[in-house]
Amino acid sequence: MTIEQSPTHSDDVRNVYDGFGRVYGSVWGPNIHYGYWENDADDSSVEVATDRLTDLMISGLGAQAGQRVLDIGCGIGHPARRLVRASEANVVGITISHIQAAEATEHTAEAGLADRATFQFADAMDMPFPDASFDAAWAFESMWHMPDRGQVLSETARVLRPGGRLAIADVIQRDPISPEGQVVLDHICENYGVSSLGTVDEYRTALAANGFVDVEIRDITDNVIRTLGLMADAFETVRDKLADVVGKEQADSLIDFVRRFGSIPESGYLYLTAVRA
Ligand SMILES: C[S@@+](CC[C@H](N)C(=O)[O-])C[C@H]1O[C@@H](n2cnc3c(N)ncnc32)[C@H](O)[C@@H]1O
Repeated sequence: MTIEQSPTHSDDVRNVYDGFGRVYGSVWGPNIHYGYWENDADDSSVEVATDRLTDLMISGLGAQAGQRVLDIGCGIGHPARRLVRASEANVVGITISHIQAAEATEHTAEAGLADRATFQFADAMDMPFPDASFDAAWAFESMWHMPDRGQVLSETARVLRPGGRLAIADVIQRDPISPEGQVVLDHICENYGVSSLGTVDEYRTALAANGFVDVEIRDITDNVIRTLGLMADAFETVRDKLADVVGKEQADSLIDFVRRFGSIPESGYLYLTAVRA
């Protein structure tokens, strides 16, 4: 089922991650995703909070030792390595960036986990894997980049065995959309390789249409939204370095829009688990 079609191509996503990806890593760390804070009083560091969101995904996935897990949109493999250590599962990670796949492979070899986690360039819209070849799968903050989330869910259902678990963490939009919110959402989509932002309702419909059952969806916006202000602050500290990579105008607008994205009520975040029927 098609949720949203968009002209965004994998090249746009690749350019984003291969472009300012290194600057991003130097200020945010190896987790290319939001952090999770228990409540307003929780003053955990970015490192702790981003790992905590990974731990939520690990517990939702419930992978067992020896199982084969697909990591859809693996970044540089930091969440996958944490999953391998926590569950003793084996992970195959895919990313649309050749640079990320190489870095993930290198870091994983350095960590002594090369026999447990492998990474490759592949498009989640058209996965190079046989039917029913994985026991579980997660898409960790990668779905907002996909031109067609329904197509990715269809591919995921195909490569998962019946009974296989799925976990997704994704940036979403919440209704109603104000004119100001629309400006911010449009900017994020047009500039950062984001195809479109999903909604809770879209996910429910698309999961059901692709044969997923036992769907549990949590809106965890309140726990993660602090991320964007902190990320804007972090980018401020390397504004000149960022400008060297993307140009001054783009660097200024990135910092401005990341901060605005964190303050509009339309900006949301979802965590879900489901089972392939
Ligand atoms: C926000 S990053 C998340 C990375 C990683 N999951 C993490 O949490 O550290 C989004 C990831 O999705 C990947 N991605 C985007 N579109 C993709 C596609 N069509 N196929 C495979 N990976 C894709 C990007 O290359 C990137 O690795």
